[in-house]
Amino acid sequence: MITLERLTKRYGDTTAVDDLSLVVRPGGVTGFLGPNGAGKSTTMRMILGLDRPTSGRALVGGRAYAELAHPLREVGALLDAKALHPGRSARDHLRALARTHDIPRGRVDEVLGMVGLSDVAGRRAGTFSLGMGQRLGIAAALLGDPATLMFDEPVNGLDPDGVMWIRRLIRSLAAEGRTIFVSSHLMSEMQLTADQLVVIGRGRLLADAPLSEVLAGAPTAGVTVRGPELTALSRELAAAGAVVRDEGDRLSVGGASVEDVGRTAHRLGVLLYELSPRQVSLEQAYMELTAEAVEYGGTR
Ligand SMILES: Nc1ncnc2c1ncn2[C@@H]1O[C@H](COP(=O)(O)OP(=O)(O)OP(=O)(O)O)[C@@H](O)[C@H]1O
Repeated sequence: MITLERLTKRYGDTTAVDDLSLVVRPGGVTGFLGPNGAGKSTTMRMILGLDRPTSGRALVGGRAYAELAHPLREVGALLDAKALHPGRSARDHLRALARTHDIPRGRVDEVLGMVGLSDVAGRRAGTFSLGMGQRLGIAAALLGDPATLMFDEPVNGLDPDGVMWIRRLIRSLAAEGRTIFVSSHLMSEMQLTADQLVVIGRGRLLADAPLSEVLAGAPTAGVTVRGPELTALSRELAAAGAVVRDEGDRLSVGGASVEDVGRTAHRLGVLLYELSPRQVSLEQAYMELTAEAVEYGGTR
């Protein structure tokens, strides 16, 4: 579990993280989203003790990183996959990590197998492709079998096979009951991977809710209704506070659920041919959430 308590980080005049409080729970994938410069990496670095908060606290399993007796066994992270010693083999890289963190040597071959690098374990990490480097970074994160894992942009630059592999791995790690905190700019990927979303903008919390709630709460989410005669229904829904748009043979209804619309139609005895929730993509919901918090927005 990750707990942030009024976490704040300032660099001179820039407030990178601004009074952030939240809990990332085990057993699910929490997506960490926000525009460029929102403060995601800074937050992750503070959780890992790589940056000191100006005020507030970041805790892993109830403790600050510096207080963890065996940090790699509590929290694993993939922050920058290129931060490797290029001359070392993948196996030697992991062995060095295991040695300094009191992790049994046998675990190295185990994690190499988990990430599919057993066959190239003797090759120098500097010769690895981006995808292989990413797998090695994940092997390092898994080395201590930690209950909490953080991934910063894990699928950046990967081919579709690599993306699918990481998605499955992340889902299976969550299913084992671990706490998974993943940042990404790829909304379509997050929609497939995350259960819970934390969205920040300019260092501040914009949303902390289940994915389904973020999608349903988007202003453009709504209900489509089709039928031969919808005037009475339209009037009734509008009177109840819904935003109703007449689109010819259908109504587009905002601010009401399919249940609300179905109940009203039934009460009025209105015949319906279709009653369906309008799917909003996470990309759309995200754009609406973060519209005001984008640092360098183009014209939309
Ligand atoms: N070491 C630093 N010194 C000064 N400013 C910094 C430093 N690190 C980050 N910042 C600033 O803090 C803010 C948050 O940056 P951060 O890298 O955490 O954002 P991010 O959400 O990870 O962005 P991206 O999606 O682009 O990776 C930015 O305005 C950035 O310029």
